[in-house]
Amino acid sequence: MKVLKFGGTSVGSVQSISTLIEIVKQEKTGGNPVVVLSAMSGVTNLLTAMAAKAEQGEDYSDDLKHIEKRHFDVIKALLPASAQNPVLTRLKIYFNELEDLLQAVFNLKELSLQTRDLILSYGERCSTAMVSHIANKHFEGSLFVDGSELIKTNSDFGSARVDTELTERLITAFYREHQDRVLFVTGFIASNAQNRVTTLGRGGSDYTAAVWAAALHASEIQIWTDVNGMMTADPRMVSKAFPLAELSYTEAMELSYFGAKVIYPPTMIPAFLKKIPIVIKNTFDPGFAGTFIKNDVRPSSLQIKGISSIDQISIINLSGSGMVGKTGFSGRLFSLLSREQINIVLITQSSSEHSITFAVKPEDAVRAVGLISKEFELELEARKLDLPEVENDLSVLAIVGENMRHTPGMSGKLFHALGRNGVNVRAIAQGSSEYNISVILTRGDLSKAVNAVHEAFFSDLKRTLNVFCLGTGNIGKTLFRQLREQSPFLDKNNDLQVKVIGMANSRLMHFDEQGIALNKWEEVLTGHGEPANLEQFVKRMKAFNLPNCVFVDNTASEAPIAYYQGVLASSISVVTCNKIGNSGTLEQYSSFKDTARRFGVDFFYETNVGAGLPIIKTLKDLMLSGDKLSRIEAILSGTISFIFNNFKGEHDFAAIVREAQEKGYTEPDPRDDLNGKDFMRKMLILARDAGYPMEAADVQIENILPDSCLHADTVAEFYEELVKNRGYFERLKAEAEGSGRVLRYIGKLENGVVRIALEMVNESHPFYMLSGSDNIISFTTERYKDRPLVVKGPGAGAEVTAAGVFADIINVGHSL
Ligand SMILES: NC(=O)C1=CN([C@@H]2O[C@H](COP(=O)(O)OP(=O)(O)OC[C@H]3O[C@@H](n4cnc5c(N)ncnc54)[C@H](O)[C@@H]3O)[C@@H](O)[C@H]2O)C=CC1
Ligand SMILES: N[C@@H](CC=O)C(=O)O
Ligand code: NA
Repeated sequence: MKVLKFGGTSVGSVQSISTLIEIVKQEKTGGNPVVVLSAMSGVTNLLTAMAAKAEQGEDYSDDLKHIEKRHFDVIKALLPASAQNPVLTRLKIYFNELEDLLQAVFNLKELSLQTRDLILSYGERCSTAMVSHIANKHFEGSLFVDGSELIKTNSDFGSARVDTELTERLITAFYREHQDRVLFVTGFIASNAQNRVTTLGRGGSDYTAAVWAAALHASEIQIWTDVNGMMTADPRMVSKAFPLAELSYTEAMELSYFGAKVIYPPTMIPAFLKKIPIVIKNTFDPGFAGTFIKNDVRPSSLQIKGISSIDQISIINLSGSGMVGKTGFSGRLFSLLSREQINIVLITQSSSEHSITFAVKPEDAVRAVGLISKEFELELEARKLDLPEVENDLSVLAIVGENMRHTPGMSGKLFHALGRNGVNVRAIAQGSSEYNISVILTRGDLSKAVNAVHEAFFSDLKRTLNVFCLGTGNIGKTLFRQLREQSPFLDKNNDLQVKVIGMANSRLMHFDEQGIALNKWEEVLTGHGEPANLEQFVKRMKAFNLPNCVFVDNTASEAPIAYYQGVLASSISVVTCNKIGNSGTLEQYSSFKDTARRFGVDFFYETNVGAGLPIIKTLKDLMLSGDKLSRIEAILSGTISFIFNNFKGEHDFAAIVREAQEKGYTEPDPRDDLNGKDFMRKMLILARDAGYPMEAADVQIENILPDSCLHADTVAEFYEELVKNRGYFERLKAEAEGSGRVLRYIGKLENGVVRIALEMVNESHPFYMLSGSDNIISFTTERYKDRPLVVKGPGAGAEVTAAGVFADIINVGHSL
């Protein structure tokens, strides 16, 4: 036989009670089950509140009417009028008794624990009487059992301890007489030797089910609740948490010890001792398999089973020379705390024995310090012990699972996920069972930490990158389109989801923690955006405190650069196509790299050189593998490349520049390309990446423009000057064409000298054959000595640049 227990939500409404009846019907086929019921959801809390009101002399009559109505409404909806009378009468008697009790408390202004237990017992009595009557319609002879008479306890009202032997005897005898009927038993309530009603404390109805199951050697306990079983993490905190199919008893205990709300583990001990499997099922999704908790679980591929947490704890730190080598110190400490009923959540001790740290509930911290100070008064006076220090507003996070025992690297993974997301760990404890590793961290980081750790361990699940983007221009908007178009691909092939949580341009900014819909970001930003403010943008991004964050700079502005370092130092990776940062002072360039390294996050800027072409990465790989660079030769201005590739025959120079701008090859201000600044930045960044400590002024630039063009005050004037200087460009072209050569603007790095100059090259030169916005770079190194390593392809344009930014973002995802 099975014991079925239904929680408050399962007896909370007409709908759920109808489902309950269906479930019992199905389970009945394998023999009559024992059905244990909780009070209707919310009723126990309300009864507690009513008792407190009565004690204070306040009016509780509305609450009483409310409880009565909830029960009567269900009865009227589920039973025909002709069948309602007996159960309405029964409940009416209960409500009268309850009213008398509350009136007595009201008169006396006194509420003992014993009286409170009696008042609370009406919750289970009413719900169970009600459901058993309704069930009678479906299973003839179903029986309402006031279980308080069968479970015998001591007199610790509020949380009484069961007399197992006597209880089992009473239950077995009762069952033997009634096993031909479906029994509906009140959960939670019991009685002492004087037959006064007691309650079983937290999780009491589960306990009732376990006690009955143990007494009757049930084949299974089903706990029917409103979730799909025990989850890998608290679903309110981790949206990707999922239900676990199987858990061992130990895992279930460890997982729910830290706050999982589904079952309260001590209540399961009777089932655990008799190896009775427990199944957690969802009344609102009865077809779902739920979670099996049993002894012999099948081997699982999951590295851990779940993450549990306690939202708020305090830690107390004790240190001092008096503790070193003193046997009995911790014995004294912990027996003191246990004597005073202070529950220790976790303990760590340094191997030097110089300090000991333990965690307690916040409400116990001050009392614990007081007790310790008194107990160790002499040691404190003699300075052998320092005053205990308390730290508040902390949380505990624990990873749980039996597989951890056999798998090295579990703590490495845990701490990588935490470290990478800037979560500082205050204390660590690993149970010697190795079923559990617990860490203490700042409370404000808990949600981020649980999510990051969940992603790290359940890597089969999609990882999420939370992205904050500056710039919605040429590159920014193309990136959004690519992200939108590629989202199904990423999902399927990379198990990766990129959410744009924040975006800003120079006018507006907008945030959405669920991710901004990229098919209508423009409407959203214009319709809901607030005035842009870079400082606020960065502040808000940090305040979200999300895991796996990336800050993307798609502007051509100086303004965001000042924030890079602070962003990296907040453990947020930076991806940028904006070259201004890396081509500023050498000190600034180095500080980005150092900060990223120090905080274990990424700083990616592939598109700073050659747009999406793998140039930065190639150089990095050469350097990392110990190759020695002897020379770089490159064309790295897509704009100028395009101009010279098209400046042929009748074509006009100014018109081609305009075309390059229209095609999105130029910088927002095309003068930055034609005056060589953009190319200079790229050569400087490459030289720095190659290990040369250079400043911008060290790059020698030969201009391709006449002076008047260089000094144009506006872009319009610039174009006018280009037109005026037509003759100059025509002469250049004629000279090149006349000698069978082409114009090339080439940058070189050799012997620590960087120089960019205009050259005319013939067809024997490797840079002769280029088209469109092609960039080309050749690396001559110790390994690539005779024939250089060459990278060539389109080096400008929104599509290829956004693709490069995209790839950098994904690479952040891969290094998680
Ligand atoms: N066009 C290309 O082929 C390549 C471009 N890049 C780089 O891409 C970057 C962006 O270029 P485009 O998209 O063409 O520029 P754009 O002028 O079209 O867009 C720039 C965007 O940045 C925004 N913005 C400017 N200041 C801002 C601030 N303080 N806060 C927030 N947003 C701000 C603007 O409102 C605009 O949305 C530049 O740094 C450029 O060097 C890099 C490689 C290739
Ligand atoms: N404006 C740049 C774009 C790439 O960085 C260029 O023309 O190369
Ligand atoms: Na590149």
